[in-house]
Amino acid sequence: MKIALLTAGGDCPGLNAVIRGVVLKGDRIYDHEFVGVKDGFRGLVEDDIVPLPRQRVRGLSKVGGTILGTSRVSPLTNGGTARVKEVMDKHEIDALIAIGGEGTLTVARMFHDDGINVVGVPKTIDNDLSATDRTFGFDTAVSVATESIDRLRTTGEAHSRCMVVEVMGRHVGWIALHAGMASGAHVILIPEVPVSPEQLCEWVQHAHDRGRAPTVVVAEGFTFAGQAQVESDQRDSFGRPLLGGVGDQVTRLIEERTGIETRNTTLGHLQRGGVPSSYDRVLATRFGTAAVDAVSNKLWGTMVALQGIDIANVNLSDATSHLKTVPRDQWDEAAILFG
Ligand SMILES: Nc1ncnc2c1ncn2[C@@H]1O[C@H](COP(=O)(O)OP(=O)(O)OP(=O)(O)O)[C@@H](O)[C@H]1O
Ligand SMILES: O=P(O)(O)OC[C@H]1O[C@](O)(CO)[C@@H](O)[C@@H]1O
Ligand SMILES: [Mg+2]
Repeated sequence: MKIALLTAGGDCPGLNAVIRGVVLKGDRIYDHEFVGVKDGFRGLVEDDIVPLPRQRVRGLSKVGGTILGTSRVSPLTNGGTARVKEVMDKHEIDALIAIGGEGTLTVARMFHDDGINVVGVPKTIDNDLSATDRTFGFDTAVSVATESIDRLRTTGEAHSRCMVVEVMGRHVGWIALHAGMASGAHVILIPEVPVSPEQLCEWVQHAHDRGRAPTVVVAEGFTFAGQAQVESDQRDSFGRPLLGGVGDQVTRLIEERTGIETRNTTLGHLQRGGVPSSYDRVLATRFGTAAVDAVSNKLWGTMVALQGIDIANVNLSDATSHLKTVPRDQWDEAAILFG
């Protein structure tokens, strides 16, 4: 078989490990031929497709970013599935492996509905995809955020300041919850649980009164009870507002209401760059080898997923039907230690 691979949406540590896993197993076990699609769906509609021989994926499991490039270009407004089929036919491509988040996998599901042979691989640092217990990239993002919060704590303590740390996650609080718990934060604010300014300041004051430098981890999608999400004026190429800015809002509020000197750090894309953690390298490699098995078994319209410690195949529709949010009881477990 001739198989095309693409990576779409935001990049994520572990993308190259997936590509390596697919190509190495596909070459050794099935004798498949591989090509890479450049920059996500852009390459698929603009016919930017390159050979992907075994030698090209050597040593890739520890390399951040994606050797294929990525973008948020939509195939549907650039020729649609008719154009995609035309390009695939031209290159005699039998199947597509789409590595991406909920947007990419939604498009993959639409391709499948239109008769394109496609298998999905779930990536995102946000860990917000249903039907898989974990997405690769999440563990690395949590590790980077945890190390950063640990570092911010010592400077906060030296100056008796409150330190606010804004982390990514889009509309869910997985990164904030895990990095906050790992670093022993005094408050964790996530989109799933609206908290009032009064409650936040009570926790901060309590930690301060105990002689600690209060550490507040806030997910970029958090909103105070009854308030709108903080968005930047910038839009991504898909027209959606970029999140970010809530860390500054929380910082100003704490300083105004408590008088405690407070500083914000927004970690931003540091959480997505650099080498993947060993956990993500293993998960991404397993996803890659399972994806090439799924293609070889013609499990079209499915996605590889982690269920417990096993890799499974689930329908793309199950993976994209709703966001996997943080359950309230998991935040409650952490909140016992706030303040
Ligand atoms: N509902 C949709 N209908 C049509 N195209 C979509 C849809 N959602 C996403 N896309 C397209 O899919 C691609 C990837 O989507 P998106 O930018 O949301 O990234 P993602 O795969 O969800 O990863 P991330 O975790 O970075 O959000 C883009 O090219 C976008 O144009
Ligand atoms: O890279 P961009 O387009 O700024 O997008 C940032 C968004 O992508 C993610 O990093 C991954 O979905 C989110 O956490 C964040 O909101
Ligand atoms: Mg998305």
